[in-house]
Amino acid sequence: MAAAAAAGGEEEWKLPPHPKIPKGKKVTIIILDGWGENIPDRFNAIAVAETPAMDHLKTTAPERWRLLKAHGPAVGLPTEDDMGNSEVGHNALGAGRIFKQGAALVDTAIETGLIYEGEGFKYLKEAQPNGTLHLLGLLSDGGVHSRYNQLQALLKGCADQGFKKIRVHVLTDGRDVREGSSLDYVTTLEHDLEELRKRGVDAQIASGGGRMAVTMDRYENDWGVVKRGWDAQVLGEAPHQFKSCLEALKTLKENDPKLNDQYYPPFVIVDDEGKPVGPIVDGDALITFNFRADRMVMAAKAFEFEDFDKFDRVRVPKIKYVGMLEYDAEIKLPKHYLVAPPHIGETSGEYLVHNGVRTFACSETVKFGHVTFVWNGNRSGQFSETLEEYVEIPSDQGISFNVKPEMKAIAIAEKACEALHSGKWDQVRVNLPNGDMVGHTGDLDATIVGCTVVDKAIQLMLEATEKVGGIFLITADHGNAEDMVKRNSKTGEPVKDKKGKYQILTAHTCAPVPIAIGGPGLLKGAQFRTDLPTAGLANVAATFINLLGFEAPKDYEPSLIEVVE
Ligand SMILES: O=C(O)[C@@H](CO)OP(=O)(O)O
Ligand SMILES: [Mn+2]
Ligand SMILES: [Mn+2]
Repeated sequence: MAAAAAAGGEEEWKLPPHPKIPKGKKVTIIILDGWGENIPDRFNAIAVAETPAMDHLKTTAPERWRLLKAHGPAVGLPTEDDMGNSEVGHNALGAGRIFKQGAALVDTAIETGLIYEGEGFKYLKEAQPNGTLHLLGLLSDGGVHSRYNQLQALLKGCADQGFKKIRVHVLTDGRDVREGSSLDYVTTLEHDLEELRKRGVDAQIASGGGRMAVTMDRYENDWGVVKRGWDAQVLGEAPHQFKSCLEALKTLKENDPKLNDQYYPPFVIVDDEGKPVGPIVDGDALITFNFRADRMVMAAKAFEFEDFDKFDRVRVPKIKYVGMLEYDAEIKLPKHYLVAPPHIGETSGEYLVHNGVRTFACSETVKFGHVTFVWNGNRSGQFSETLEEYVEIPSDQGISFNVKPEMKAIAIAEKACEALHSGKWDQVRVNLPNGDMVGHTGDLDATIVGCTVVDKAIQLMLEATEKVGGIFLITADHGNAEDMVKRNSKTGEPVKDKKGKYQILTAHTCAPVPIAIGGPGLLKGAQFRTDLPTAGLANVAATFINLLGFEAPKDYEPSLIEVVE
């Protein structure tokens, strides 16, 4: 039992040998980020792209190819309408179980009111009666990093709890929700703030910017993004000043029609005298209201660390800072939070090091943490310095990935091939980002190029796996590139906007994802079971643990494979 393993000694971590599958075969695990299965029309970038390697797997070995659920409750999200995402997807892949995720945990904490009773909120209230409460996060209904109804509930709840002055620092989305929808969200927010003002609360938007340009960088790809946020939110400094957020969004887009919600530059809201209405100062309180970790870790460090050398903070306000969730349980960041995150322990990585399995993991910066930190249950670092090596290939910086849709897929594959040939590793695990990262730009042609390159990278790794007599397992964390257009939910027909242009879909989807296994090291009779029709990403960990020659921990979701004689 995994729980026993955590409590007990080394023996508890030992996994019995698989009754049929031998140990010692190298296993290549390839995660295709944002690669779902969908009808093959012209908005399906994967279907349009040349993908001979993936097509071959699907058509030549149907008993070793199937689909998996990668959205909604299958990955711990509240409802079937919740699209998948990298965090919940990689958590499920690495941990082999389904955990109620941040989105759901926050919903419950708000519904029960417990969010206001925990240590986090009490800490926040120490800023009363004089401190301003700041709320910083993604203005979105995507449910990937945040959800608007949670912000709405918090605004009201914080006013009920006695905060008299509230400032909101908005990050516009356009990645998980429709491009251009920031105007709608800000309009709704202004209305909600007006309601608070009627109750005598001084409530305003204080600053803003697009999520990809301001604050929400991840895996230390570009600290400049976090600095731009800091300057606007804390120092009240930005290249643009406006009287209102709506004016900011409209004017900036008028001046640069190519600008999209994801990339709004930072701006500060100022009063009639031109003074910023809400810089964060000593004595204030701050909630970062995103529940998802990866894109809040860097900002949380800037707000919380005394020793910090990533950029000059100029002024470090003494504030009561809480995260919606704890973003990194290993380093306890931030120290105070409103809702406890799911405890994702006893992950496959931890089991495997206890069983002597040597693992090499690699991706480029923008997805590096997905196959390491997130795979390991949002835990920093390695389980073993000697049995594991994590290699990060630097991502291109400061560009939108449609400009270079090849990204580092081939370099990642080459590193994996080297690792396979070195003989030093039993498990070689990579994430290929293109389907997702280019898919998020909404640029169909570029996404097609990205998917073509992914298939070439797959081919390289399949050949290396072949040469070393290994086994491969290819799957994805959620859909994205397989659908690049908004569709009528009833008919499935692509939707056009008022100008007659197809409405681009930059977001993830609820599509299932493929999984394929094979390679010369795989036993002849090994194939997918047919009695698990609703299996999802959480069934993958037991599967690769089997392929490495072990039985999976008993509390893991069942393995997808059987060995027929
Ligand atoms: O870019 C991100 O932060 C999300 C979308 O909001 O994508 P992914 O879950 O694939 O990382
Ligand atoms: Mn992803
Ligand atoms: Mn994504």
